[in-house]
Parts: sequence; structure tokens; C-alpha cells
Amino acid sequence: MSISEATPPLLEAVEGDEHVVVVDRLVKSFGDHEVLRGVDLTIGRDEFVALLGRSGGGKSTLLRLLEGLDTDYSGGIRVPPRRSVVFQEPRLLPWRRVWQNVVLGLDGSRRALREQALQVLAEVGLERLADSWPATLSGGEAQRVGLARALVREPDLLLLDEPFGALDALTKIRSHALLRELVRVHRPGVFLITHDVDEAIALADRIIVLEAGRFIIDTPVPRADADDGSRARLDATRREILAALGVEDPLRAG
Ligand SMILES: Nc1ncnc2c1ncn2[C@@H]1O[C@H](COP(=O)(O)OP(=O)(O)OP(=O)(O)O)[C@@H](O)[C@H]1O
Repeated sequence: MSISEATPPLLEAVEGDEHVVVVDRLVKSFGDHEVLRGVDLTIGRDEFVALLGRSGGGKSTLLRLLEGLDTDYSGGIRVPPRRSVVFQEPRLLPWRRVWQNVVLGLDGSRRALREQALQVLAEVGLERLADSWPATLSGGEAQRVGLARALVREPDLLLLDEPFGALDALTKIRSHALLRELVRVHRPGVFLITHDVDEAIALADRIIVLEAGRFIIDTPVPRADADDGSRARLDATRREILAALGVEDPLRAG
């Protein structure tokens, strides 16, 4: 995980309350290889957007641009100064205790920082591990520390690059519930990269599919409720996304 406190020179801050991301005709190339071919994207405050797409399609490249680490592009990108990123590997410093990892780089007295860390660790259910070393944590626990470290900064934009990709299926489901709760409380705009269609459906308000440098799908996720119609709409969205990714719905195959 990394923290971007300052707005890099080429990124204008988003103004007003409406959006946390505004991307306008963004083009990104590596040499002759045009990875992003003029994409437009807005993410509203409190909105959760998931991005799916083939491996090597440019998802992480887009996330790095939103993070502000890569400033070599054309088109417009506007993001807020307070952004946090969580990657698939939790990237904890092994020589710092869990609580110190959570508040790494923040200013304040040791006592105040520890208090701040304990508070957010309690939110992710790990207060008891505050004084542990990262090496003693399970993969799921380490990832929750990563989330705590991202959220303690109260980001307006939370960037998630396959944060649950390395977790087993059950831990993943628990992590989804936790993330939903954290997002409900902290209310950042969220941009999630995932390979898992069901994860995207479980978490996101909107799903985007990137293919050959363009967004070929940008669709709201119908919420399944008691109404049978919404269940059917959700199934249709799922099939549409799987088809766009070039895979058959495993629940229907065979
Ligand atoms: N620094 C770089 N220099 C040259 N090419 C790069 C660089 N970074 C990424 N690429 C290329 O850009 C393309 C998009 O890569 P990117 O990592 O964004 O894809 P992705 O959709 O995130 O893939 P995955 O799902 O496998 O993580 C790939 O072809 C990759 O090889």
C-alpha cells in the first residue's frame, strides 16, 4: 500500500462534492503500445466502481495513473489529494509492529498515533494483534492491516488493486463483508480492480469492463432484493459481463 498525500503536478484536484475521480479522454502508451485509448471515467463521492478486464489489459496502469505515480499520459485526470491504495500483497514493513505499520508516515505523538492505530485496528477486528510482528499474521489478517492503514488516513478515494486476489474463498467472503462495512462507515469513493466477477457484483455500485484500451461496459449493478425482477436483472448483468470477458457463465455451462 502506498499513500499519496500531495497532488502530483499533472493532476488537478477534484473540486466540489460531486466526484472523486474525473478522467477525460485519457490516453496512455508504453512506446508504440497504446494501453488506454481515450477512456472517460467519473466516480462519484461514496460510489464504488469495480474494473474488470483481461490480464495485461491496462487495469493496473489506470490505477497507477489515478494514484498519481505515473504522470506520463495525455488527457485529463482529476482526483482528490487524499488517496490510499491497497495492493494484493499487503506491503507491511516487517521490522515495525502492526500498529506502527498502520500509522506509518503520520504525524503525532507516539501515544496519539498508537491510539489512532488501535481505533482503526478495532474496526478491522485486529486490536489484539496491535503489538504483533507482520510475519506472524495470516494472509487475511495482513490484508486487514493494509485496509486499516489505508483508512486511517480517511481517504476521499480508495484505490484497491486486487486486494483479495491471494485469499482463500472463505476469507475472501469475510473480507467482502468487512470492506462493505468499512466503506459504509468511512464513505470514500472506491476504485477496485478485480478478476472476480462475483466479487465485483458483491461489492460495487457500478462495473466497468476494459477491453483493447476502451471501456466496453459501464453498467450499474442491480441490487438483488425481495423483488424477483431485480434478481433476474442481476443475472443478466453477470452474463453480459462474463460474455464481454469472453468466458461462459460457469453456473450455466455444461
Ligand atoms: N512500465 C511498463 N513498461 C512497458 N510496458 C508496460 C509497463 N507497465 C505495463 N506495461 C504493459 O501495459 C499493459 C497493461 O499492463 P497492466 O499491468 O496495466 O495490465 P492489467 O490489466 O493490470 O493486467 P493483470 O490483470 O494481469 O494485472 C501490458 O501489456 C503491460 O505489459
